[in-house]
Formats: sequence, structure tokens, C-alpha cells
Amino acid sequence: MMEVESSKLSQLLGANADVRSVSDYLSLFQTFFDTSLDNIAVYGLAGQLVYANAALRNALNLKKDTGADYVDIKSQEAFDQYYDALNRTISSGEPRAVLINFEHASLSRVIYDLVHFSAIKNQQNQVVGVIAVGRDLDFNKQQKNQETVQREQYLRALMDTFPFIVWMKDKSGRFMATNRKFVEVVGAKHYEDLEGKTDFDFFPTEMAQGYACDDEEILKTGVPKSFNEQIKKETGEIYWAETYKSPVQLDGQVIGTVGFARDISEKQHLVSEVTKQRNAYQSLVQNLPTTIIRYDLDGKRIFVNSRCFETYNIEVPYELNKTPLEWWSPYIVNVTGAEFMTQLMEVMQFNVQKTLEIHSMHEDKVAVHQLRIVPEFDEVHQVCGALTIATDITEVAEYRRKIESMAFHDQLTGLPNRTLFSQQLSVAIDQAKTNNSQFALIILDLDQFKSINDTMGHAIGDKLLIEVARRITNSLDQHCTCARLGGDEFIILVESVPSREHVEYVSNVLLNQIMQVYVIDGSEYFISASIGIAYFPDDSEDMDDLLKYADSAMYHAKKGGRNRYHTYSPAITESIQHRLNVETELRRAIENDEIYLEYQPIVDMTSNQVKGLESLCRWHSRKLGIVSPMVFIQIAEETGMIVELGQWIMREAFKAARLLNAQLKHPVSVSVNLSARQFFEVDLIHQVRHLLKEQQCNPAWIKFEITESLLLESNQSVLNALNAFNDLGIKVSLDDFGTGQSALAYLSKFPIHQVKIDYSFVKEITSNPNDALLVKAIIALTATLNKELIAEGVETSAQATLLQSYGCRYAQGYLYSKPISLQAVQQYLELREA
Ligand SMILES: Nc1nc2c(ncn2[C@@H]2O[C@H](COP(=O)(O)OP(=O)(O)OP(=O)(O)O)[C@@H](O)[C@H]2O)c(=O)[nH]1
Repeated sequence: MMEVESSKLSQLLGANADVRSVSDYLSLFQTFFDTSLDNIAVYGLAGQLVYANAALRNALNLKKDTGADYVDIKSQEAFDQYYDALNRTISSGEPRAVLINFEHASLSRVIYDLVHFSAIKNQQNQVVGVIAVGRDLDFNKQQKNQETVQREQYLRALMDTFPFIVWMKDKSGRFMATNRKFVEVVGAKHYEDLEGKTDFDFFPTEMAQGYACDDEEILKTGVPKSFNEQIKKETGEIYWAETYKSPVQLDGQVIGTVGFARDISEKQHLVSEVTKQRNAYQSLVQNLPTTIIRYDLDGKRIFVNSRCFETYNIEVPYELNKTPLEWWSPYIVNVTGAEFMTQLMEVMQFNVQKTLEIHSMHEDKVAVHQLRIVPEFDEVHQVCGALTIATDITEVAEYRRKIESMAFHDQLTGLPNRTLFSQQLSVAIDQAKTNNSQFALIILDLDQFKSINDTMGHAIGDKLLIEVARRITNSLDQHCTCARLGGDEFIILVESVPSREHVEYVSNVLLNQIMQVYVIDGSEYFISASIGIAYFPDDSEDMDDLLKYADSAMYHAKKGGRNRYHTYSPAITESIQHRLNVETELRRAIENDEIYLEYQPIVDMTSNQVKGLESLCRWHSRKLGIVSPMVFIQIAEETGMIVELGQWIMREAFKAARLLNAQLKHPVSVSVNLSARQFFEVDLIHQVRHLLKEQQCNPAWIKFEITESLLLESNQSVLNALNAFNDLGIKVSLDDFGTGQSALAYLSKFPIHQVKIDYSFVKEITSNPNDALLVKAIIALTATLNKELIAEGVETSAQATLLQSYGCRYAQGYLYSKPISLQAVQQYLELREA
């Protein structure tokens, strides 16, 4: 066929062509034509197909021997188009290009060819044929399609491996494209299932509505948007997604929206966990009853919990990013910002912890906080700041203050107590030494306060003490400090003493104030005080000595009659020293056999007969000589030695009573003085019984003398003892009658047989009509009560006569006999008996 066609072609190319060169050309053209991808056909002037290249033959499936002379065009329209163009080129010689839609019967596809018809002209420029070059556009497209498909596949692979869900929607919200993840999320099978559908087809209405709103907004604004939102999976699972949505443009036109969403549930979970933890931590930190402030390395506050504002009653907010130097709470009164800054920096510099006490004052209220400053560390354990944690210890501090106050103050009067006063006194001594000044120490002790307590009760006593404290404090100026030493004893430090007269003036003011009437619970009371004064440095520079000296002076004031002041002098120390010596010697007096008894006869004035004897204790000290009973009995009373002494006296007196009465026809009684202490400090009844037995003494020979003060106690044990004596047959005599309250009620209430009129009344009986009247009245009264009466201290016969005339039968005194020894008594009685 090649030869046939090439001969036809050579015919077309001209008869006079050089054969050799023509054949060369033909070979060249044939090679070119047959390797061309374009379909090439050559037509003669009659429109007959002269030549078809390999591509065309292949396209039209032309067999070599079919002899087809036209292009097999199925569609009439295309056929007409083709041949019209061919014929026009033949007739005009003008080239022409036509796009023709071939639908070849043997091919399953439609072929679009762009066919170029060009005239073949000879040397004379005459058209001899037409060459038609058709380019299979469909082939090109196919090739292009292949590339596009591949590119699409790449894109899809890219989209599907993207860890996001991806979608593209048109302006009305219809899905145009999605990735596999999106398909999965909505539970579809294929991409195609989503085409033309909207969010409303896959998501709950509310959610879809939200998505639509977002899309609308993006389309409207043209601005991309990214946010976190919730997406519901087809499985019902709702998860958090981080979404990015943007408008999509094509050829400068917004055609819809595109979106990417990433599942951030895990991240969100983590974030919400962290948030939860942070909230919990914050709630803890904010609600802790402690104030927390965090500082950076420069000392700037970087965190302050809300407690800081409540505490310290602070309205001014703590200023963040400022150091304590730059801002410091105006309410903190005990630490300055600079001081605190120093502490803070030390904590961070030396990696130590510190504890401070912060006092803040607001509206007269002081809040106390215990503040700990601790360093804070970073991940590599370097100090990166500091934390202060303050706990409110106001209540604790208040308790501490109260405890301290209790330790240093008297609870009843609120005055400083001995401990605090000692400190104040010590300071005063130091200052006075430095300033070369003097001060006075005043000790004030209430007189007979015990009797107030005893008669009016402790509660009244307390109220009185409170009032006394108030009066003392009010009487003093700012240079004086007052304290209660205990009991009814107060002490006053008078500093800046211009003169002793000033101190004496102060003492008189105090005595005067204390003497004023006290109205307590509607009743009136009177009391006085005794004051002792000692001076620094004149009397001593030593605190203990000063206290001792003021006390000694006060004791002297008491001894001097009370309700007065006494200034210390060395003579007082001497007398005290003497008393101390007496006391020391007295302790050994019994065992040293220095104590003995004397007996003073009690006489029946009518017959001059000795009716009884009063035993009187005497002491002849080897060291001190004769010591007056007035002195040593009082010391024995004060020191409690009277109990031992009293027992010794009883034993001696009982022995004497036995000895005397053993030989007498008319028995005499021996009186023994009993001290109140014996009633209270020993089992007196038992002791008496024991001694009576021991000394084989008849109780009828014994009389006990007691004083009114014992009866004042109104004590049941006293009554029991007196009743017991009565039961034993021991008579009781009331001594010193007239000197105390002389309440006749005692005489009927207690088993008392005898009353002794005190010698002080008897002494003046002949010269003082009042005393005479008094004695007369007492005698009459005791007679009425059927009590025996003895007049003490009868020294003259005039007194004796008068007493007798009043009806007094018994007397005791120098008129009859001084106290004498047992031996002398024995002789005296023997004489009488004889
Ligand atoms: N009501 C009351 N009495 C107290 C208190 N403390 C001590 N007393 C009593 O105060 C009295 C002190 O008595 P003293 O100072 O020893 O003796 P006084 O009766 O005052 O006699 P003189 O001091 O010698 O004048 C005692 O009876 C104590 O029991 C107290 O707090 N309240």
C-alpha cells in the first residue's frame, strides 16, 4: 500500500519532478507522517483519499486492503462539516480549520478533532490536492485528564492523610468536597454520599445551625475564623475540635467556604484538667485562712491572694509588681517596708526561712499575723523567688497577752503583781544609779483586814481590796508605780522624789484616802492602813534590802498603833534583829529548860482564901536573860511556837495541880491560858485528855482561860472543844473581858463559867467614875447570867473594897500576890492549911 500511495502522492507532487529527489522526499515525508501523532490525510481534487498516515489508519481502523477512500464519519453533521471544509479548500486553495465531532462506529468514544485543511499546490500554484491534518483533541484531553486524575489522587491522598477533617461547601452550605476523615465523622460510606448535602443532614439541628451561622459570617465578612467548637460524631460521641474556616475563591469569586477541624478532645481534656486543677488550687489558695504573697527575685509582688485584703482590714489593694520598698501597707505598724525587704532578700540570698510577727492596726484594732518567708525554687532547684504565708494569730496573741498579763498582774485589782513590780523596781534602781537620783518605796498594808474578811466574808473583802487599789492609783501621779504584793499589801514606787516631805505627803494622802468610808452592797465599811517607807540610796541600793526595810518600817507603823506611816531607820533593823534573836532562842527554850511557870493566886476577897491560881509562863534565857512574856508569847503566837509551848504549859500546869491538890483539903484550881492556834492546829481535846491522864490530874482542878477573839471565830470546832471541856469537868474562863467586843451573847452561847474583868478597868476604878460604872455594869450582868467574876490587876485595898461593894467576890493582883513559883505556892498553901 505504501508504494501505491506513494505513487499517488508522487502524482500529486508533479510529473516533472526529479525522481531521485522526489523519492527521497517521499521517504522523508512518509517517515514523518507515519510517526506523527496527528491524523494526516491527503485528498485529490475530486476529494478522494489519496493517503492516510499510520495514526489515521490506526484511528479509523483502516485495513491496507479495504481501499477506503473517505474518512468514515458516522454523524452526518460531522461528515458534512468535514467535506464542506475539504471542498472549500480544494476550490479556494485557502487553508481551513474545523472542529469536528467524530463518532466512529468502531470506536466506543467520541473523537473531537481539530482538522486543518491545507491546499497542496504545484509549482504553478495550482491546487492539486488537500492535506488534512487532524489532531485528536480527545487524545490530548485524555492525556490531560490522566494528569488531572493523578493530581486529584495526590490531593485526595494528601487530604485523607491530613490529621484534620476537611470540607468545602458552596455558598448555600452544600458539601462540594470532603476528606475521608470527614466522611467517617458523619458516618457516610463514600465521598459522593456527601455531595449536595448540608450539615443539617448529619448533625443535630442546633449544631448544624451553629455551623451555618459561622459559614454565613465568614461569607459575609470574607475573614477567616478559627475557634474551638463541639462536633457530634455519627456515633453520638461529642468531641472538641479546633476549627478553621475560610471563604474559598475561584477566579476572584467567593464560591463557598472551606474548613479544617482537628480533634482536640485530648488536648481539651488536658486543658480542662489543668484548668480544673488550677481552679482547685486557686480556690484553695484564695480561700485559705492564710495570706499568701509571692515575690520575684527583685522582691516584687507577683501574686497576692484575696485573703490579703480581708486580713489587716485592708481596703487598699496590695500593689502587684511593686516591692515592699515601693509599696507597703499603711496599716502595718511594727515593721517598715524597708525592714521587710531586707528580710525578704536575705531569705532569697541565703536560702533560709524566716518567721516574723506582723502587727497591723485598723480602727483601733490590732491584728497579729505570724508571717513565714520561704524561698521558692525553679526546676533546677535555683531560688526563683519567695513566698510569704501569714497566719492570723490575733486570738493566740491575745491569749498570750492575757497569760503574760496574768503572770505580771494581780487578777483581782488589775495592778502589777510582785513579779512585774520587781522588774520595774530593778529598772528604777538602774536609772537612779545612772541619774544619781533617789526614790522611795512605800509598802502599805491594811489594818486588821483579816477581821473584815472574817466578819463580812471574802467577797466583801475582795470588793474592798479593789476599791483600795482604785483609791491608791487615783492618789498617785505619773511618777508613782503601784503594785499589789499579795493579800492586803500594796507597794508604791515613788520616783523623782524632791524631798522626804513629798513622800510623807503622799503617804498621808494615801492613809487619808483609805480611811474614807467604803459603801459596798449598800453597807458602809471603814478601814485604815499602815505604811512603811524606805529610800534609795539612803537606806540601801539593793532591791531586796529596800523591800525588807520598807516592810520593817510598815511593821513598826503597825506596832506603833496602825493607821500611820513609819520611815525606815537602822534602829528598826536592830529591833527586828533582836526579835529574830528572841525567836531563835525561843525555839530552843523548852529543850534548854529555860521556860518555867509562875502562879498568881486568885483570892476570895470575902475570906482572903486562895481559890485558884493562874499559871503564867516565864522565860529565863541563858543568852538574853529574862524575856518579857509580852514579847515572847507574841512571837510564839506569830510563829506558831505557841502550840508546842501551850502543850508544855498544860503539862506543867496539870502536874502542878496534881502536886498542889494532893496535899490540900480545899482544892485549888489551876488556870491555863489557851491560844486560838491550839484550838485550830492540834486536836486539843485529845491532847487535853491525854495530858490529864498522863499527869493523873483531876479535870476539876483545871480552868482554861480563853480570850474573846477566839469566840469571835464562831467556829464549830471551838464550840465542840468548849463543850468537850465542859463534859470533862474543866471550867472555862473568859479573859480580858471588856477589851474586845464584850458581846454578852457569847456568854450564853458558849459554856463559860467565869469572866475576868481586864486589869485596865480595875486600875482606874477608884479614880475614873466611867470605869467604875463599866465595872459595876459588868459585875451586875455576869451575876445575872450566873457567871463567876474575877477582877484582874487589883493592887489596892480601895479597889478591893469597891469591887466587893459592887458584888465582885474574886480578885487577882499584887494586893494579894505577885506570880510566884510553884514552891512558893506550896509553902503559901501549906501555911494556909495549917
Ligand atoms: N478578801 C480577800 N482577802 C485576802 C486576799 N488575800 C489575802 N487576804 C486576807 O487578808 C488578810 C491579811 O491579813 P494580815 O495582813 O495578815 O493581817 P491583818 O488582819 O490585816 O492585820 P494587820 O496586818 O496586822 O493589821 C488575811 O486574812 C488573808 O486571808 C484576797 O485576795 N481577798
